[in-house]
Amino acid sequence: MNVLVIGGAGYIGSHAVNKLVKKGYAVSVLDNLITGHREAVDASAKFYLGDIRDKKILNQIIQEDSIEAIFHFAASSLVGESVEQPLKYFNNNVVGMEVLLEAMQENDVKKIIFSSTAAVYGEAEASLITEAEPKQPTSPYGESKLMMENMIKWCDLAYGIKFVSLRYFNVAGALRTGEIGEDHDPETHLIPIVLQAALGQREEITIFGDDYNTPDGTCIRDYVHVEDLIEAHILSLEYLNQHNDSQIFNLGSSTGYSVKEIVDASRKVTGKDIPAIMGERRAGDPAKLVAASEKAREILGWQPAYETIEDIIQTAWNWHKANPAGYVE
Ligand SMILES: NC(=O)c1ccc[n+]([C@@H]2O[C@H](COP(=O)([O-])OP(=O)(O)OC[C@H]3O[C@@H](n4cnc5c(N)ncnc54)[C@H](O)[C@@H]3O)[C@@H](O)[C@H]2O)c1
Ligand SMILES: O=c1ccn([C@@H]2O[C@H](COP(=O)(O)OP(=O)(O)O[C@H]3O[C@H](CO)[C@@H](O)[C@H](O)[C@H]3O)[C@@H](O)[C@H]2O)c(=O)[nH]1
Repeated sequence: MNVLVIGGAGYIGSHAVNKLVKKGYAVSVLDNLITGHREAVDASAKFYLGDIRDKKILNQIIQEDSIEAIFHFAASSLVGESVEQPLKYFNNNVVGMEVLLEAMQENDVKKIIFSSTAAVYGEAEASLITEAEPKQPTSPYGESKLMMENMIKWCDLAYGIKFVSLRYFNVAGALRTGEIGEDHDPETHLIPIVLQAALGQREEITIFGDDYNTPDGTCIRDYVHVEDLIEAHILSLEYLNQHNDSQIFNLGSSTGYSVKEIVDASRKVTGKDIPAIMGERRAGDPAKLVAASEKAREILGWQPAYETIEDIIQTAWNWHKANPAGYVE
């Protein structure tokens, strides 16, 4: 099957490309390398440098490579930045999705697996968030992803474009074999920042607020390993190949860890001190996001292989130790 991975040079997209290639799919990648790395893309995939908002290149790839399904990872995806620059998010994410849907409709591509996010829920009331929980994003980033989900839903109704929207919780870790990992510049995600401090690349980490309504006052998140996450994408594609209906799934571990607990677990894994100081809250951050992910387990048969946060951090630590400067381009 011919699959186009948009954003396939990014952290999560490159793990998807790696897995798809290993499973025998023919993979094309479109990426503008705004945050991605050419080096992260498996050499067996066909790489196109370009922008999702450029319909000409989308048409070209879809037609030349007889694309049958699309994995859509390309986005701007930083909660804090989106509060300061909302229009960047509506342009890259929402406009990008609109152009992609036009290209899919015009070229009769009927399957899309979409990277959505827990950020669509905002401050959730439930301690374990199900897919039915109210969607009240607290950031333009979450809002843009909710708009994108709804755009695909209406295109399903009108044009029969079938989708699986996957609401990821916090994605972490690296390929167990160590070939690829997470490399953002600047890095804003908690686990890589903590590991940069463990490597001595930062003096300390700043914890963004300890006055949240959580047991230790710091924000709670649900961390899912990137390889488990990608497995759910492959299962979603198989689902679309077998069923003529669309689905939305949460992808998380159903276990929450506070920022302080992540720092402690990282100290254990690395054997390093990792100095932490307390700072102000970061705009747009909900106190707690933890998934109920039974739906993906029941309908897709998804079974995450990574069971502990230490295991997840260990794979990230292996990557950061082996590639202290990230990808060298
Ligand atoms: N990392 C997480 O914890 C997390 C959680 C929930 C959802 N997500 C979603 O998963 C997806 C991937 O996240 P990531 O952490 O790998 O991010 P990333 O920034 O590493 O990857 C995004 C990729 O998309 C490319 N891209 C961005 N805009 C583009 C455009 N206009 N045209 C072509 N390519 C473009 C970038 O160059 C990059 O390679 C995003 O959609 C993000 O919103 C991530
Ligand atoms: O230096 C830091 C960095 C982060 N945090 C905190 O750590 C937690 C996790 O932050 P981060 O790793 O930046 O992830 P999130 O902001 O939770 O967002 C991620 O997870 C979301 C889903 O939950 C996705 O939608 C986003 O794309 C993805 O970046 C948050 O409470 C942050 O305030 C700190 O305290 N200090």
